[in-house]
Amino acid sequence: MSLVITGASVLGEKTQDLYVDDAGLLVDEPPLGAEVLDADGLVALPGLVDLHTHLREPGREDAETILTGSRAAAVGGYTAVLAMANTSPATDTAEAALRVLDLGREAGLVDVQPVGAVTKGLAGEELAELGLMARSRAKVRVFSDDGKCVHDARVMRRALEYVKAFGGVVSQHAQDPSLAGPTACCHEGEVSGRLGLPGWPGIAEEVIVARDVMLARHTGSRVHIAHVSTAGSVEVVRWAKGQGIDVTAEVTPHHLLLTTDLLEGYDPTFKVNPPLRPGEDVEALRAALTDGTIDAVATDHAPHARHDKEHAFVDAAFGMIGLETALAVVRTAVPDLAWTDVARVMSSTPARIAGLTDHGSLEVGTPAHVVLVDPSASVTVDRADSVSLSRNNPWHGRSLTSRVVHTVHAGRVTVRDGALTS
Ligand SMILES: NC(=O)N[C@@H](CC(=O)O)C(=O)O
Repeated sequence: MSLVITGASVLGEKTQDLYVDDAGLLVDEPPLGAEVLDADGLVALPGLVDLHTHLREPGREDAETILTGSRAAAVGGYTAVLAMANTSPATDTAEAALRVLDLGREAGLVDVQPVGAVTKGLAGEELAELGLMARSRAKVRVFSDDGKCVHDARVMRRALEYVKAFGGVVSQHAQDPSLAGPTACCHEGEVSGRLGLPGWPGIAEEVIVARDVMLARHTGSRVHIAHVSTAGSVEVVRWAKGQGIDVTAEVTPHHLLLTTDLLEGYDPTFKVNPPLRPGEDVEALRAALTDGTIDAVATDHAPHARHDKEHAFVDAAFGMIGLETALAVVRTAVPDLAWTDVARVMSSTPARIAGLTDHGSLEVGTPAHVVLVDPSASVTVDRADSVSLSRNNPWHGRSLTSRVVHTVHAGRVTVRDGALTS
């Protein structure tokens, strides 16, 4: 079915109808007999691309499945998500990657692109089947042990050398385990001291970022820093880019808006890895996103079942959901970011980093992946409204600016007036 999207301001600039033919491609002539999607007063952006989503299938389908996570992604305006490898079992073989890809296709709401593990079982010791995953039909290009740091420098060096052969990238969860071990759960500082929570100091992230940009330089390979959370990491990335090192970085919506003091009530909803940081770090992250030092916003959507989250703070699982609210959080946290920049950090650059050539643009001839946003809406988040299976939603009760109204994936309307069409 062909489609005409009427009245939207494209990238927040001129108002222009968008035409989609019955193959789902953007075209420059209005197709005959097309369905009309009214987008009067809305902003049209290329469908969002998330570099960092936890979908929990296989292994923890009580927290999220590929289908429910795809639904949350579509509601959030996403048309592609990179599914992290820390499932159970991990995505560390070509077969496992293909299974994720195919379940994503079956769900049919967004493109689910598997991330491959860097090491077998995410154990940090032996490289996983990087080449087989890359050469498989899943064409894996992003590799990550996310949830765990590839902390052994020798293993990281080998991984960088290996992925270079097929234009891959290693997405590093930067956490030196000798400086921030498994119990570390609160930014190390005045608040952690007062609350008696094990500290997770910014330096534990920064030393790995510094080491890995040097390894990227040494190997001539490409490194991506997942969920950058400190001003010090921003400084290192800025320096490395200035040196011509092939490094990219992402920030999560929550690290752009939430701060350490939210932990005062010991509410495990706010327990996340890396931890929420003080206001100075948040300011530095916003500035770095605006000036391009940080390349992309990635959700780190990390759904958890109630029985894993509702514990004493130190025992609760790390993570918060975020696919459905990401765009509104970015608009709320960085309201001066132009729509063209929102498209850059949430769609075109993440698509480029992940090698997803079908995503990230509204050019004629490309698949019609489009999100239509009401820029002036203000929405109060209710965790009960979420289509994710999990309820660890840090935005509950908050008012956020802008709202995803419609999402179009490959020419098919997946979300209309904020609701899934199937
Ligand atoms: N970001 C999180 O807080 N949680 C992630 C993994 C992780 O990075 O610890 C998860 O998989 O739950």
